[in-house]
Amino acid sequence: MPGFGEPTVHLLDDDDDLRDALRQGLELEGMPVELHETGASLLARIAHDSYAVIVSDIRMPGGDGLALMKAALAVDPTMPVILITGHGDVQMAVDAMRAGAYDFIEKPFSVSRLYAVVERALEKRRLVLENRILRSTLDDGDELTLRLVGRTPGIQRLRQQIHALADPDVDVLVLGETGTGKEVVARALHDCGSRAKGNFVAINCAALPADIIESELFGHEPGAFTGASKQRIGKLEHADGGTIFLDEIESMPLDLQAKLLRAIETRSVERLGSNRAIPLDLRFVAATKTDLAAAGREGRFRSDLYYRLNVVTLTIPPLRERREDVPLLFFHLAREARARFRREIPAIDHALEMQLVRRDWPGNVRELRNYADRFVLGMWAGFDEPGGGAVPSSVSPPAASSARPSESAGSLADRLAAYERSVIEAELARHGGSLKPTYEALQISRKGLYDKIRRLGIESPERLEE
Ligand SMILES: Nc1ncnc2c1ncn2[C@@H]1O[C@H](COP(=O)(O)OP(=O)(O)OP(=O)(O)O)[C@@H](O)[C@H]1O
Repeated sequence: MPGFGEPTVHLLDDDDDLRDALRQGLELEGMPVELHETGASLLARIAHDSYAVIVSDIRMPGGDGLALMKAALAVDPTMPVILITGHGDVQMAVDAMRAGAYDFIEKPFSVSRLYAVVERALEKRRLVLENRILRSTLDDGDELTLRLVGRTPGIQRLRQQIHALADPDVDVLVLGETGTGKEVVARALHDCGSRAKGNFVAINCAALPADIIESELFGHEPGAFTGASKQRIGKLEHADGGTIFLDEIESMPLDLQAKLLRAIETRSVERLGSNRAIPLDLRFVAATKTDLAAAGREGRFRSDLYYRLNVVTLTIPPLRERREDVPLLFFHLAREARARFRREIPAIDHALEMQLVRRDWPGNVRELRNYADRFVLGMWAGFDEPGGGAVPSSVSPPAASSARPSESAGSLADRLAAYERSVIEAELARHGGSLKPTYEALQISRKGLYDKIRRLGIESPERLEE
């Protein structure tokens, strides 16, 4: 899967000087650029990584820009190709546009003109990628893949199991650590099957006090206990015709476990204060993050209920066992956050993606979702625990400098220069040597940053090196 960072600008021109000047101009704007002397090398590159924009001269001694463009569009018809035409070469420009060029630019041109065209093309490329990733999660237009996002084998298997279990009326036990998506799976089971017309009723057994769970689940008749003035229909009855989801089933009090087992086996419920059994047609889906067998051995969970629930189980792997899903999920959750908060998604660069993948995510998708929300709200200043360290460029405050002005020796001018230098170096390091986010964060112009880099003798960031 391509990264979500910047697409690469592939530049092909037979004029060495022009090529280098263009590269420097675009790199100063923070665009990743790769130079090519031949169309063949360019095509070989994009065959492996088509997350790219092409800028090519149309007339070259060793090749033809139009032919190159056609070959590139054969690799990926959505690839933006910008062709450089000779002055007054109107017919050539028209032909290029007809043949599918994204735009053309007439010689002589300024770097800023090229930058403007490439910037638009990059934007288009990003959008195409976004849509492609989302569509690819759909796997043949399947609704479930948009809800249960992930492409790792564990998640693909889970989706197949959900489809397979959607209609047979079996009860299901969902296993997974906190925040892995157990409720998502339970809802998917409900929505994919014929019970979708009925209610999906969820109850978290850990969230309610023991004495309340009973009447919540089973309902009660008036006068069943002190304070029960009216009849109350319980969650099990509400779920009649649909699905009851019993989350954190391990927290169910032992005496209620026996009553629940009876309800499961007899498919009926007795409200508190009544002996009348009300027949139910519902599916039980229970979920737990603990080892119920061990809880059974320790006397905390009834073994008979465990065996009854454990007939069909679905296991959701934790995020640390499916790290490849993390960028996709983060992107999906950020898009959800964008819709919820009506904010744009800041750029997700490669460095951030790597940090997301490396993290263990003890709170799983729920924790990832919190970070995606904060990221979109511009309120993420790094991971919570010490050493976590991801600091998305667009939301981070300027780096605290290691060299404070008072620590450097010499004149006021020297000390200020040392301080300025350390601030810029820290900011450059924070952005992986990329200039654009650096001068934006420092709120100075591109030229201003470039001048300071030269004046202060700051080591050229990698991207500026020849
Ligand atoms: N594969 C997934 N794709 C998209 N969103 C997901 C996925 N898995 C989980 N989520 C989202 O993560 C959050 C937590 O999911 P959910 O509440 O289902 O977890 P859980 O395992 O039931 O949590 P708990 O253990 O606390 O009961 C929800 O916002 C859910 O929409």
